[in-house]
Amino acid sequence: MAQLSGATQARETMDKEECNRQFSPTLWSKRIIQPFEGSNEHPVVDAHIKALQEGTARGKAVAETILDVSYGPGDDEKMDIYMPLKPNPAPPVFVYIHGGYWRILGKEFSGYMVPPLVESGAVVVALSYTLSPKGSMDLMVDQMRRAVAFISRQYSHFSGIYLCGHSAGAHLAAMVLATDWSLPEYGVTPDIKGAFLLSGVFDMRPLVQTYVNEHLKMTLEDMARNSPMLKVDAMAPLAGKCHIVLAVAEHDTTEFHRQSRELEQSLKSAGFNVTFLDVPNVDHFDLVEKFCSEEYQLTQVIKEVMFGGVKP
Ligand SMILES: N[C@@H](CC(=O)c1ccccc1NC=O)C(=O)O
Repeated sequence: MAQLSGATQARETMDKEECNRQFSPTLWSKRIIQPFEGSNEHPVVDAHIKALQEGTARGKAVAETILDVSYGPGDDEKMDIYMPLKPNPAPPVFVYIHGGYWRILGKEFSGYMVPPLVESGAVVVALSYTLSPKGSMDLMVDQMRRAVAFISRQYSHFSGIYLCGHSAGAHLAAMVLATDWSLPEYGVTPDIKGAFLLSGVFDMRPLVQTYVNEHLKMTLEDMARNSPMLKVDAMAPLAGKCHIVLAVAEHDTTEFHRQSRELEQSLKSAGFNVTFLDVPNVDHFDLVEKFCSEEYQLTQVIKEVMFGGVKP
């Protein structure tokens, strides 16, 4: 019998109820947050959205901004750019792809990590994409690839691109790593020097039977086509020049931990330099909320990779 991959085993041994639990990060949070009046979301998600909004307002106050820049023809194909007040002639660029299970959030909630990064001299670019059910997964992946190509063509003075995504955004960022840049629609091979993949979904196949697929409406085949875990060969040209940081929260679900570990192994086998962080005392949400603080472990690691001359 053929060897089953970890994800195939997981899919075949988890029933629908267990799959739903494994893809519900709110259920694993240890924080107790009072419900927000009139909200349909889980209180942890409401608090997350509030933290991202407040953080983004602080980001706008400490940076030079260019908002609503179009990276493509679609209405949702927009990005916000945050630049240091003290100009840096060749800044690294930190490209952020938000999470929210491909259904909620947007660039308006994505400037919360700006203060520590921009104050160090980086440019931050926050991307929007067409959320489901309006946007299909293939469209979202295509949008993120075109956005990165646009940034690379438009701002050639940048000293390297560092991709970052949270949760569903880490999935999209990993799909960007698996891009064939020789295709004519891109017109450039972006200089991707690093990727910070935070609490990501890398094998979508177990999602097929979950509540998340109620709005995604994907077949198992769509899920496989859009699973970075199955695309590591396409990422291989970046090995040796792109440092990958995989992070999970202590209170992330077992399946989120398993998927990040599985990707770590595959990337290492493909020759990548990978740093794995299991961040203590945080859940899926405050793993990134804390990102606005200079002292936070992830902020330090990101700054070290972008500015510390860490060689892949
Ligand atoms: N419905 C999910 C919510 C969720 O996963 C989420 C919410 C806001 C921002 C990121 C999220 N996770 C992945 O993209 C849950 O039950 O935890």
